Amino acid sequence: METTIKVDKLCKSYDHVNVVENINISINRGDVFGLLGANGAGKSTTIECILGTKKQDSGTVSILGMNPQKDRKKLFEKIGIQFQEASYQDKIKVAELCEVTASLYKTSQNYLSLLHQFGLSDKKKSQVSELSGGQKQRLFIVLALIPDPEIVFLDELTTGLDAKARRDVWNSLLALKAKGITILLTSHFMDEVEVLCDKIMILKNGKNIFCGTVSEAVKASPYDKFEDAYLWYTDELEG
Ligand SMILES: Nc1ncnc2c1ncn2[C@@H]1O[C@H](COP(=O)(O)OP(=O)(O)OP(=O)(O)O)[C@@H](O)[C@H]1O
Repeated sequence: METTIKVDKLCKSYDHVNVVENINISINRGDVFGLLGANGAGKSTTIECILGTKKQDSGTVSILGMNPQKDRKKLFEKIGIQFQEASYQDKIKVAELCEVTASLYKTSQNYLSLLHQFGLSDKKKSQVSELSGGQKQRLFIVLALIPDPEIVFLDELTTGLDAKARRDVWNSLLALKAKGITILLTSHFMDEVEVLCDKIMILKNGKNIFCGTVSEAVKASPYDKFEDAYLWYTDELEG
């Protein structure tokens, strides 16, 4: 099984406070890996260090055998990133933004079929600023998929989406997975983690407190339900 993302002993601190501590991650091609943890646990910092947009204090990262800091240009063609808050030109239309994004890559997917797949066909001519929060979120996933990537990074996957849109996004991701695309996601929703993730890591204060499958996480806890187990791991269970 090919390893697409390998992280070894990753550490990052801000003002002498460790926010990512000695994290090891190994993700196989075609797997969906979920990075979990409470607000401030270190998920985004870990992802940014993996992507090379933040520099770690120590440790190594390899994506598709490349160093994300040194091989930035080459990697850019092969990975898709869903941004949480992206700043776009105020009046740009959905189709224009997709076209601009596609033009950044040597090869790209047909964005019209992606817009259709994510229920945004009728928004092609709308300004991005006029979209609802959930529509924007779906558009950001479309943008991440335009380069036809081998790996997709999705930070807070379905935050802000309604129930139907969440299910649609899950189905689209399962279809990507079936195509052999590797997905690294963060999520605060344990139902979607259960549906999507082959493997999870739960972070607490920057430390790995569990890594394995959802069913292994449940088995190693005193609970039967994954959400209860997750809250137990993160010490957020009340009562
Ligand atoms: N640029 C920065 N300077 C100082 N501290 C930072 C910086 N960026 C992040 N932090 C701190 O690092 C810790 C981890 O933040 P991070 O954004 O990685 O958490 P997260 O798990 O992604 O949280 P959330 O679920 O809220 O997105 C937090 O305590 C945060 O305040």
